[in-house]
Amino acid sequence: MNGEVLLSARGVGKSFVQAGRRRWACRSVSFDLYPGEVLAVVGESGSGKTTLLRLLAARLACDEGSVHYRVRDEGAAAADTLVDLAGLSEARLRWLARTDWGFVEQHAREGLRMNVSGGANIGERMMALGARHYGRLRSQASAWMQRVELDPARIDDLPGIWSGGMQQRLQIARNLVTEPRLLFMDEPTTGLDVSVQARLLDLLRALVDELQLAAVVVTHDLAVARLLAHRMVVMKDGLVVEQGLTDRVLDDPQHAYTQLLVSSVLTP
Ligand SMILES: Nc1ncnc2c1ncn2[C@@H]1O[C@H](COP(=O)(O)OP(=O)(O)OP(=O)(O)O)[C@@H](O)[C@H]1O
Repeated sequence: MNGEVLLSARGVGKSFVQAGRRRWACRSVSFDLYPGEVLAVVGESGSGKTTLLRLLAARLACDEGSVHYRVRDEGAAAADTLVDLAGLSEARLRWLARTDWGFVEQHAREGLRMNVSGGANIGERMMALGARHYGRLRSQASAWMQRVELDPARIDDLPGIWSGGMQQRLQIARNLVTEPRLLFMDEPTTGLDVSVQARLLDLLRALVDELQLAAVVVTHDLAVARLLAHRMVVMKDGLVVEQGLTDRVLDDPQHAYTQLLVSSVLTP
């Protein structure tokens, strides 16, 4: 974790109309994320975590506040500056999403193309960066399958015949093959068997560490935050009620809601 801010959220919020009334899904969220830093966003269902993640990844437009991102040096005009995502063209955002960012969905099939092979799922992201050589695409896809502990002999399988844990590994490989600097993850282990979850979390932790990735991980599971995240924000009813270093927040929660979350995990 070092250097200048990579992603900066300032007063970020989004509202939706529900049953004829406008309601804020999340509001006034501010934090900075540094290269190599992992931030967990925790809170109960409906607290606004996913909405926040989608705002940060520019999948939704902010209704208040702004998200700035430090774009890679692409020449004098855009060299190493924090840019407001709201000011970037659709094409520029798509480019960021395909190359410099990864987005791991809770349900792997939403982040994969189920009608093409495992290898093609990985190769597709490399092609967004201009790779065209079939042999190289295939050998890199195979290497990435090994890296996420998938058997490369299954490179031509359609992912639909794989288990949920295998699909999630493939989704991770597909995201990481372009060497992004920032990974967004929405409940990456929820819904998997407990033993599969534990192995996947170990893998994620190792990869994030090895690749010095920055990440924002949404989870309702405090154990995921403990294992992966340097810092965390706690959300309730769309607002951040507490944020800080993960160990501090979990070992010495200050807000009554965080205390409740922590104690409900500890109490059998
Ligand atoms: N597209 C939408 N249209 C209307 N309301 C929405 C939309 N997306 C989210 N909301 C509402 O915003 C609030 C926050 O939802 P969000 O999915 O961000 O919470 P969450 O903490 O991620 O919950 P979960 O863990 O259940 O996914 C909820 O009341 C939800 O119903």
